[in-house]
Amino acid sequence: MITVENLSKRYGSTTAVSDVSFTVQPGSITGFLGPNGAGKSTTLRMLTGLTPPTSGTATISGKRYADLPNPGRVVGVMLDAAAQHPGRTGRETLALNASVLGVPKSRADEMLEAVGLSGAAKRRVGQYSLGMRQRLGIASALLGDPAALILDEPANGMDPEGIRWMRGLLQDFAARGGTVILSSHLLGEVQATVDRLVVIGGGRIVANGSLDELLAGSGTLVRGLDPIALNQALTAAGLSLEPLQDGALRVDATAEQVGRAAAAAGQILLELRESDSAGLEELFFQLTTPTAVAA
Ligand SMILES: Nc1ncnc2c1ncn2[C@@H]1O[C@H](COP(=O)(O)OP(=O)(O)OP(=O)(O)O)[C@@H](O)[C@H]1O
Repeated sequence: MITVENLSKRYGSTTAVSDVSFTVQPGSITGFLGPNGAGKSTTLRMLTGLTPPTSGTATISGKRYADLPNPGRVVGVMLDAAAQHPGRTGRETLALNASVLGVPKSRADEMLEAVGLSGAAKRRVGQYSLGMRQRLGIASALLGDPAALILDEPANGMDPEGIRWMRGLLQDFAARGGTVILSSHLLGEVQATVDRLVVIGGGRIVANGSLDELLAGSGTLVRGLDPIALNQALTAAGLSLEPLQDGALRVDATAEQVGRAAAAAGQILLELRESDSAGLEELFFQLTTPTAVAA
């Protein structure tokens, strides 16, 4: 389990992270979401002992990272895949990490295989694409067979196939009881992978819950042939709504209520469904606006 309690970090007059608390349970994948500059990397760096907190504590399996005797055997970390030594081959990178961790060198080849890099094992990392470096970073994080994974923007630079592959790998890891936290500034990138979300904006946690909880209450998405007339009809029927950027409306009501109100006003609908990604997108947007952060 990963536990973050009242964690804060100030740089001079800048508060990067302010009183952040959350837990990540075994058997789950938590998405740590927020726009650029929200405080994700700083939080993950404090969690992994790279940045000392100004106040608060962060523990993995009950211990601060710095107090873990062989941290790589407890938690696999990938914070900056692009930072790997460009002159080493993939195999050399993992073999070196394996010896630091005290695991057999054969584990390096196993992990290269597991992340689909066997064919590139003898190529220098400098020639790897960013997506390949992310795969290598994940292989490195998995070397010590840890119970937890902490990954900063692991989908960055990965193509859709790579993201699908990573999703399968992380879901298998969690299904075996592993604990995973991964950060992203793009909801769509992680929505199908995670089962919980911790959303950070302006250094503060603005939402924390299961994906289902956060999706519930996001209402109904409706799109009409005449969006303005549909908006007026639903508003006149007493439904509260907000227009989305693409002309659809997100309505705080069930699909049946929306359908009935539209039918009563003779409006032609092109789309009517429970609001999922669009609703979450909107939620994410709202939660990370400065007003929401200040609230
Ligand atoms: N070493 C530092 N010195 C001063 N300010 C910093 C330092 N590291 C981070 N910050 C500031 O702290 C805030 C949070 O940054 P952080 O990198 O944690 O955000 P992030 O959510 O990871 O964003 P990104 O997705 O862009 O990496 C930003 O305002 C950033 O400028």
